[in-house]
Amino acid sequence: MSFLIKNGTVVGPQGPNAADVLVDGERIVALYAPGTAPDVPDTIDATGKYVIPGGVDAHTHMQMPFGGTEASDTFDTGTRAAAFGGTTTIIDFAIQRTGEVVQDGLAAWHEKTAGNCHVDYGFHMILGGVDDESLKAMDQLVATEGISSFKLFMAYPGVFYSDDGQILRAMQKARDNGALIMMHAENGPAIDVLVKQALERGETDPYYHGVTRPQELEAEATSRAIWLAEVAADCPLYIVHLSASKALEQVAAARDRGRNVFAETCPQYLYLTLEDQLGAPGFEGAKWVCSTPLRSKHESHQADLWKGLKTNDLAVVSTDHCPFCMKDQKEMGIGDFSKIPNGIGSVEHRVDLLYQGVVDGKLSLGRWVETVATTPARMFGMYPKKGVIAPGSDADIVLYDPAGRTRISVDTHHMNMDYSAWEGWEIAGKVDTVISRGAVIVQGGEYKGHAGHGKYVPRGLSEYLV
Ligand SMILES: NC(=O)NCCC(=O)O
Ligand SMILES: [Zn+2]
Ligand SMILES: [Zn+2]
Repeated sequence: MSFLIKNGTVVGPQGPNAADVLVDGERIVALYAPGTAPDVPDTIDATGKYVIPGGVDAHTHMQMPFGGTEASDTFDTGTRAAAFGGTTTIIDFAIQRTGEVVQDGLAAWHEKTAGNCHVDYGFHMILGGVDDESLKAMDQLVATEGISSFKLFMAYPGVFYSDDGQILRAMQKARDNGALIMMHAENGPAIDVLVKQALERGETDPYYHGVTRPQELEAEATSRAIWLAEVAADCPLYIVHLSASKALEQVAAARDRGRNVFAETCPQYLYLTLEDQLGAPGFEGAKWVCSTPLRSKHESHQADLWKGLKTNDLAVVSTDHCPFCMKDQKEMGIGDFSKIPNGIGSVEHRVDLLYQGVVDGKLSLGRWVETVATTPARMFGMYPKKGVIAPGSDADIVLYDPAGRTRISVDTHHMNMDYSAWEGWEIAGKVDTVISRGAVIVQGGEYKGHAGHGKYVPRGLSEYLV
């Protein structure tokens, strides 16, 4: 099917531009100056709307086994919710559990996703153990499986944790095969000491999850990862879910030295705080337990993160979507915050939440699109298939209504969660129409897509490797 998106304002990293967009089948075939497009029978009127590339959420955990339970969004519910929010591609984390063959972990993720996704998807691989076998597997995944990024954990000893020697070996391998190392940078063993001491003092509420993960332990691990990457012949490094000023300083300093260091942040760190959310009365704060944790409003984290987005020290905004319900899941940690499964679900709200940066004058329109769509596509080897409105690219397009308003609530969201981390937020802007590979899957709040439309996207190497 062929159709023309008319009268809209196309927004890319370079900014807004009045243009009509011709789609044929699954691809964009041409852009026209207003009034110059050929006549086609089918049109979508985008008057007053921004026409932006479909969002790319490079950090999700659908149905992820974690903390004795499993993330509550399946690939079906989670990718449908993503679509509602203007995200047309996710990159989820396939997991090699400790002791498991890497390829078996990957096969399990293909099984979970096949036929179930509403939008396109790729995988990063979490290495639960770095040894000769998994290092060999990294080569194979890069060469033949379309997986060019590997996540390691300096946190969670005994679960996904890698020690410095293992990290160095994986970085050396990545330097050789062109992969990107993604790092959960928190000093896990030190955090475990603080957690034990807090629990011994009777500090069991969710608030202490944040207190026992101080920003210094994020900064220290970030710095250590950066220096290890330098030792590994400047292996490219991507710090995930960066939350704190001192960690950002480490990234900025490395980048100023010309290093291949990149970082993402997430909406929760831009808006929510240790005191107001994690510190909510009673067990309520469990809704916002995630790692890295929310930071203090009495420090300058949020202002620094917004500035980092502007300067590109923070290149990407992902959600780290890892939802758990309060009932039976978060509740596992009543009386012991360390047993609360870590994660927040926001895959449906990322594009809207970042648009507030434009409304508040903190981000340009171009930078909004760059951080939620274009750079994640480039960073993770999906560009120009994804992340841009250009001839030859997949027709993943969002018509965004700047005059609309979005009210976020558990009563109206589409994620499989029994609460919203953003309950009652009323924000400017609204996703109007979502097109995925040429198919209109959301229009005027109505769902028109189906499970199985989303396809696996094998990825190439990051464009940012040098
Ligand atoms: N971030 C979080 O709290 N849960 C998901 C797992 C991870 O990304 O570390
Ligand atoms: Zn993590
Ligand atoms: Zn994560």
